[in-house]
Amino acid sequence: MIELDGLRRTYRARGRSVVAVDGVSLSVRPGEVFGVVGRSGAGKSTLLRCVNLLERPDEGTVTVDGVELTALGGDRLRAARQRIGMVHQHFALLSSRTAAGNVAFALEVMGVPRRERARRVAELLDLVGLTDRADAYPAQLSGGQKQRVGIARALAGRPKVLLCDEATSALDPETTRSILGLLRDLNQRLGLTILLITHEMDVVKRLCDSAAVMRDGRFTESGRVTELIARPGSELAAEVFPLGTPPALPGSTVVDVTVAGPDADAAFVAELTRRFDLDARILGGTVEQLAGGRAGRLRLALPGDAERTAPAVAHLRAAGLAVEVAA
Ligand SMILES: Nc1ncnc2c1ncn2[C@@H]1O[C@H](COP(=O)(O)OP(=O)(O)OP(=O)(O)O)[C@@H](O)[C@H]1O
Repeated sequence: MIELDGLRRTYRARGRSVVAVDGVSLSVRPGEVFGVVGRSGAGKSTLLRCVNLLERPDEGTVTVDGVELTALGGDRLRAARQRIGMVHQHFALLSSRTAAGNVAFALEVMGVPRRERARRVAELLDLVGLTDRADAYPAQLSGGQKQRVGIARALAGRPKVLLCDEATSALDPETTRSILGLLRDLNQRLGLTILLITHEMDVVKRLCDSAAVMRDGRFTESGRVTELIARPGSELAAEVFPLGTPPALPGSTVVDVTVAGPDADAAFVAELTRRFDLDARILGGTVEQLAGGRAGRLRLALPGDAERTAPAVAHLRAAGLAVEVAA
């Protein structure tokens, strides 16, 4: 549904050039929620703005729903852009218009006739659960309600694709959860494909089927969340399931085990104890249901040095678990 091929965007300012996006290729399947995570300055916003061509890439192509946007200009590009919704971190609402007025404005810009506009506004506000606040002005709405208006407005052109620019970063944790729930619901009910950028791991956990880690304009890892997490040395795994610095436990070997897949659980700990006569202790970690499937990481202390515990580690690896010896 979204195909980016060899995207590059360089900024030049005062004789200096910054490569914000440095050869990124990406394929988002129809109906998928794809999250790009990374620290400030990694190039996430630039990448997202390249997808609807608010920012023109210097190199590479952008194809959305089979249409190569980078080959379009003028009216044809404007028309194609209307089919891509965008949700902003700070909502970007018109303060002089009510919730309904903000949604109506997007329909006006698209040339939707007045009679149909009223019907569509009601439909869109209903979709985001805001019917009873239709006549409130942005100043009278909570952050979560404002973002619901932002989402309704983004859906005005009946888009197949929604781009979310840090959509929950300005919200408290509980409101974040309700907005993530709404986005997941819209993704499933409307078959909406979502590409989002975020620095919040909760967003990856609760919303994303797939994700990429971006650093210095490039993707350092990319794939389905449950697959990435199980990859040895995965940065995403360390961010989503942080275990911290391993403790030094003399006489023990500390291992970090990643489990992923429909049956992911901690049952292997009991099996280790039985099979190898090792009294494995859980030091920390969690196994959870994520949007992309079950996954988790557990830190264990196995009695004995690396040599004594090697057969148990090998057994876990043979069973398909990702195991890293942490200390
Ligand atoms: N208009 C611009 N002119 C010059 N440099 C820019 C411009 N926009 C972004 N940059 C630079 O490009 C790089 C990537 O910025 P970008 O905003 O895409 O990163 P980001 O990952 O979205 O960060 P943040 O989360 O802080 O917005 C940064 O080094 C930034 O300073």
